[in-house]
Amino acid sequence: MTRVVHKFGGSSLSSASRYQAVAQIILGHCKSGDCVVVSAAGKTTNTLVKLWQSYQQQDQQAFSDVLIQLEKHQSELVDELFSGDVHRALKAQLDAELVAITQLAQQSELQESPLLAHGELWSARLLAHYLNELKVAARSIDARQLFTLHDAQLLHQQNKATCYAQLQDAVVYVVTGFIAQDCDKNTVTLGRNGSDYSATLLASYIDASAVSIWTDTQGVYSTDPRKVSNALKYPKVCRAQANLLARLGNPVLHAKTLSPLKGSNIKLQVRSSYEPEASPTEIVKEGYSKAKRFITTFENLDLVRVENLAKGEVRTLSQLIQHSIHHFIVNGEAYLLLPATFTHIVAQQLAGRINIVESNLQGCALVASSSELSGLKQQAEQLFHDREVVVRFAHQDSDYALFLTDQALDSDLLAVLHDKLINKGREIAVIIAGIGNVGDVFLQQCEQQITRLQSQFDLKVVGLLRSKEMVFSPSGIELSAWQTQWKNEAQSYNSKSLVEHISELDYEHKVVIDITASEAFSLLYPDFVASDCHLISANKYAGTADRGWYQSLREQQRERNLHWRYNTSVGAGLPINFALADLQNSGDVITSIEGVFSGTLSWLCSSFTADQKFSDLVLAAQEMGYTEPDPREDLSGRDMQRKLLILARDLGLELDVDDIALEPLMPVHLAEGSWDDFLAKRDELDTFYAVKYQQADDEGKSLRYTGQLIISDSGTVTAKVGIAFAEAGSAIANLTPGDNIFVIKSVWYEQNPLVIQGPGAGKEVTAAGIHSDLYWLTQQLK
Ligand SMILES: NC(=O)C1=CN([C@@H]2O[C@H](COP(=O)(O)OP(=O)(O)OC[C@H]3O[C@@H](n4cnc5c(N)ncnc54)[C@H](OP(=O)(O)O)[C@@H]3O)[C@@H](O)[C@H]2O)C=CC1
Ligand SMILES: N[C@@H](CC=O)C(=O)O
Repeated sequence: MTRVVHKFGGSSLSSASRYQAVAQIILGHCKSGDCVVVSAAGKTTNTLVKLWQSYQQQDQQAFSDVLIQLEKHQSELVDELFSGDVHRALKAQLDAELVAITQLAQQSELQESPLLAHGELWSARLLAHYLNELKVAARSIDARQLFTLHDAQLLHQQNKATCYAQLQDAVVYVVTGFIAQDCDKNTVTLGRNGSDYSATLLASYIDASAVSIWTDTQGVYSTDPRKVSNALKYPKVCRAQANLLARLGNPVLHAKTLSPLKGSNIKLQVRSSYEPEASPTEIVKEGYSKAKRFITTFENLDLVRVENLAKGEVRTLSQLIQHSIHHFIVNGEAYLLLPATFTHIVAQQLAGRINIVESNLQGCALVASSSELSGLKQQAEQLFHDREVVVRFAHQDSDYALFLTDQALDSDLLAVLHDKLINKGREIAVIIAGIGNVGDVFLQQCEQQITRLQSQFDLKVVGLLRSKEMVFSPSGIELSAWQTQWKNEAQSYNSKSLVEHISELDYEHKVVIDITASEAFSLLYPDFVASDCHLISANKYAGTADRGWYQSLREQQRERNLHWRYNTSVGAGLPINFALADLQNSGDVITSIEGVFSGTLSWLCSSFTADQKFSDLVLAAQEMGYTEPDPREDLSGRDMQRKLLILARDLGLELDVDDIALEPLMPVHLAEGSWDDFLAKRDELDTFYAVKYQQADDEGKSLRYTGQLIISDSGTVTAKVGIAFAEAGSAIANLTPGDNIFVIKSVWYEQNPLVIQGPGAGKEVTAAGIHSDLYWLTQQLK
């Protein structure tokens, strides 16, 4: 049986609603036999530490205040999660434990580790009971029954046998993180944030196939995403770099987490319990991922030099202060970076062997491949110099450089360092969906355009997709020979395998370019976004999807700092979206947009003469690549209705497609059936059009198909697309066949509107417009 270990940290369990969210994740991701390792809820361990300190200081008032705080938090969790007998029993158990703590304190018999262990014991108990309430067979396990140490060393063989024997049943085991026992059954702790370590240890003991560390960030980032909004989330990080980051004090993984996985094939993932569907960061074995760049920051550290540092001494000191300690050697001398609050404890321990070199340091470490490091270090030094940041101590090792400063690196400075040093790799993986009329021309233009972008970005087309088959090559497809590669390598695929392939790509940025006309494909956008892909769409379906779906997609993109460009979905290559954005960004308020927004309908109406069959022209427009794959999308007015909706949403209007009135340019029933059915009845279209044409002509006007969006002063919106009889000589009557025209009125363009006019369909202009989107996307990533 393959088993998985899941670990949930304190922030994932900070409130009753978080317990409920975690239970849902377990329901979705665990099977019986899997193990769930939990930390203490929220800040419980900190509160227990405070309790211990007040006990040591014999401050009875503080002791009882902190105890009340703990009681309140735990009681709230029990009250909100349970009712009836279970509630009563859990409350009684909690009360008994708090009474026992008070009595031990009064008898001066309180001990630190068993006291701290309560946090994890409470979490495991509550979660297991809550899962039982949801009818999941779950059992809480005190890890002291599983993990034994002798002389601070874990007894691996014995522990493995114990785990195998004790974790046999068909239940989900909820195991306490952080704690273990020694051979005399005394409680020992595995270091602050040691629950990650508990999870990987347990995984190695039960031969699990994978460990998922569920936390409050979506994975491992190039720098702190709370400080630098365009921090890169890496899909893969190799174990050596993850280990180094942990040793440098980066909080995503605990320093010892990776050691139990050494030599094993156990997969490790870091993922968000707040957004379980978001793609994780995988920590992979050496050789399975390129070295990445990181900046990890420090605060309040002391730099000390230690004489005669013995092997294993740093580990003992880390255990003593329950905090990881970074150490390195310069010219044969050992240096430690200590959290300043613990320096006195370490000094006591090393009695007379330490010299404080610098105190109260801030700064950062730059992590990169050894080949890049020296160059990056020089650039960093220059940036510090330019910004007058005094570097009090610098050190370069094979795969990282330390800069210790006397001022904290604020978000602005960190953002500059990140932009100049990290966001440089600029590897972009491009997946192109749709190699039809437009997609084929886009690919022809691609080689030249990618070469143009190459000086700034390492851009590779890694996926080419048609409706049934794809070529997917993570190292890049040779564009000059893509047809040959397609012939030899194209394979059938389904949505699931596609999303998996994309989520596994080891690139800094990923872009899915949708040049299909497929609604089904657009429904995969949330999955692409969850895999951290930017989007470029010529396809109009996602932009016009139902409002709830659309807004949630937008929200997800905002949260992940992902871009979506869809310039060609309206007006092909015309810069209509740019113009609207620019006006609004400049403080203008748009009051109406009118015109012709369909290349096909423009071409048909402007080209038609009474001696022709309208349906012959429709077939010609299809042949030229103006129409949608099914030209009835154009004739029905749906395509233009969608375009008007995309523009309306760009103005911030909350409309749905059916809020835009529509009058078709064909008999409604011709929309039913197949394209062949339609062709069999094309005479009905011809008659329909001839009658309308004659009516317009009788009035001395020209038959056109137009759209209109008007926002009144009071904010009322009217929107429609339909047949119009244009005055002879007007701009719309005189439109060049195939051209679109957008007449935009705004507060500033009231009397004399802003007009954008030009080809509104066609393979070349549309393909070029998609390249424009790709170019501007790369500029946004800079
Ligand atoms: N033509 C124009 O002037 C303009 C077009 N657009 C938009 O561009 C898009 C493409 O138009 P066009 O090139 O004419 O269309 P085509 O029908 O010629 O090509 C569509 C391509 O998409 C592929 N495809 C269809 N469904 C899927 C799917 N589920 N997954 C992956 N691929 C799929 C098709 O595969 P297969 O080969 O297997 O059928 C085909 O290669 C449309 O959304 C259109 O609205 C936008 C502006 C202007
Ligand atoms: N079929 C569309 C193509 C562009 O979106 C049109 O004719 O405008």
